[in-house]
Amino acid sequence: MGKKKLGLLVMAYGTPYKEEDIEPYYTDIRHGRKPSEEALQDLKDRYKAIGGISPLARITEEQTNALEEKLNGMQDDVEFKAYIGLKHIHPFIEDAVKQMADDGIDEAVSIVLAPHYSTFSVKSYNQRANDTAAKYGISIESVESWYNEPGFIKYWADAISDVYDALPEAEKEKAVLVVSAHSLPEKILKDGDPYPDQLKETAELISDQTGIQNYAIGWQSEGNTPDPWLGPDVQDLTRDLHEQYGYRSFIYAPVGFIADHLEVLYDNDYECKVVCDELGATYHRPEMPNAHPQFIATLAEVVLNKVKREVQ
Ligand SMILES: CC1=C(CCC(=O)O)c2cc3nc(cc4[nH]c(cc5[nH]c(cc1n2)c(C)c5CCC(=O)O)c(CCC(=O)O)c4C)C(CCC(=O)O)=C3C
Ligand SMILES: [Fe+2]
Repeated sequence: MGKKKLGLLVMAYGTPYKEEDIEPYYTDIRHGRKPSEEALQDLKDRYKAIGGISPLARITEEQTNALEEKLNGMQDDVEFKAYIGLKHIHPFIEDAVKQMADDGIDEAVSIVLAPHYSTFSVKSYNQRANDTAAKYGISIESVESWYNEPGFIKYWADAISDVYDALPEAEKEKAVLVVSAHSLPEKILKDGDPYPDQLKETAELISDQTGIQNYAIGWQSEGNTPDPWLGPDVQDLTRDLHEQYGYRSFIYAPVGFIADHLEVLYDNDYECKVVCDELGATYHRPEMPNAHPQFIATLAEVVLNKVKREVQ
């Protein structure tokens, strides 16, 4: 008997591949409404500031290939075939599911390349995947979140400890860890979205594992809409922590993301650094997980556990 073939749908936000993609991409993020010239130029300028375009497309592909390879190398029962499905640019989630159907796949497992569950992110990815799968008669089992996986926490604890270990002794006492994720409109709270609690738990687990007690939770990269967004914003938080406690070293852990991309390379490495420079404080940001083997092994465990639970 041959191995069972399973689709592996890897979903992510998506990023423009080239400058001309920025406008349609931004329009898609805005639910089909074109951005103003000014807003578009602002986004183009931010991509320019991080080197012209985001490295995210390449990293998502590396992560997906590494995950497929890892999964196929660690067991003999199932052959995984990976498909990338993106939220805001081709290949869209729907394209990926259709491709699976064309390839004769009728069962799949899906994972979103974002650790925390929210109605805005993971729920909508899974909904789109499952709606399309239903049309083609594919059944998909979806991983909902993996923010508290021991391997994920260990990745960050190790990366953060490396930064702390390199600080001069005197600076360690005056250092603070800022644990953050993408902000969302505050209205998610009234439906009991687990997103803020999941971030809090991530921070607690990292604190337990590293022994770092000086930490704070912040939100970043909030959108340009009139709604109130979850706060405090990481830049305001940096100023407040400096004023209140005299911290002089800031270590940013944007744990809501897993790759080098605009939100990290611009909103942390540029915007937060500007605030640190203003305050005469030092800026640090541990490396993102990207395709780090230990991180990929963690994702593989998560996927395999999901599959095993369904098979039993
Ligand atoms: C929760 C969340 C995640 C994490 C979970 C997940 O990964 O799903 C995430 C990730 C990302 N967001 C990204 C890019 C952008 N997000 C925007 C706008 C928005 N994001 C939102 C939410 C999230 N976003 C929201 C509520 C908006 C407002 C518009 C709306 O109501 O829908 C805008 C518009 C302009 C701006 O506001 O800056 C851009 C360009 C990139 C790619 C970066 C690159 O290209 O390197 C990534 C990984
Ligand atoms: Fe976003």
